[in-house]
Amino acid sequence: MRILHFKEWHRFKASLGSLPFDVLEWRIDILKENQPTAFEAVIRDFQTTFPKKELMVTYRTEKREVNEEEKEKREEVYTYLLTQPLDYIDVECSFIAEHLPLWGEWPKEHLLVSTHLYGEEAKQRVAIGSELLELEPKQIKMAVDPLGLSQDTDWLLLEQERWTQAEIPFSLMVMQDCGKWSRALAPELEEQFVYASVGSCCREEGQFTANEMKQIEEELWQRRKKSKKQTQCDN
Ligand SMILES: O=C1C[C@@](O)(C(=O)O)C[C@@H](O)[C@@H]1O
Repeated sequence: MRILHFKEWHRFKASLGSLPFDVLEWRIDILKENQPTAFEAVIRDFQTTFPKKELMVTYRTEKREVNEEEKEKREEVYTYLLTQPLDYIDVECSFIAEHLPLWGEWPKEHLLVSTHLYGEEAKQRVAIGSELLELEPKQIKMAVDPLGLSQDTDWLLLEQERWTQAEIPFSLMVMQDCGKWSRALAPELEEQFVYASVGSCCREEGQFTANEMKQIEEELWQRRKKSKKQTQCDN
């Protein structure tokens, strides 16, 4: 399943029709105009234009520590999002604790929890995973740093195992350019989600565009076919 990472609806809407994607991730936190009332028209327009695609909304800030005003703003946005017919709402794990009363009423089938792990101690990481697991989200996405955590295979395998046991799809991505391998191999590793960009002008570091991801998938498929043939000939 491919997710298209996306910011400005009116600027990019026209180019979406020809792109391969299943879910559109709309990063409303980055928009200048992020008043809840401004979202509604876009949500409706998306659903009318792409009735077969899913919509994910992400609202988060880069900073873990936020002031009272920002907290209120976030609370207002989440309260609004809860009333909307969305397929996924991506919530960064560090914000969940603050808004727990809100999540209590959350329709869990829409909740995607995310965590970006950089430099946490192993114990802390396991605790974050446990806290998230308790929320029983629809999906979990973990983004890890390219040189540290992605090498900690014991932890990653254990984490993956407990989510699999709970039957909650787990997606892992290694960030930045040197973590690109994790996105390229995502179809092979059967990751539930792989994030791609609309075009090369607006990609996050490490992201392929949606068209590049499609080519990678086709290439992997061809190679698998070739190697199956080869094995049959060898036998
Ligand atoms: O967490 C992620 C992953 C991401 O940062 C990426 O690098 O593909 C893109 C973000 O929009 C998304 O919420």
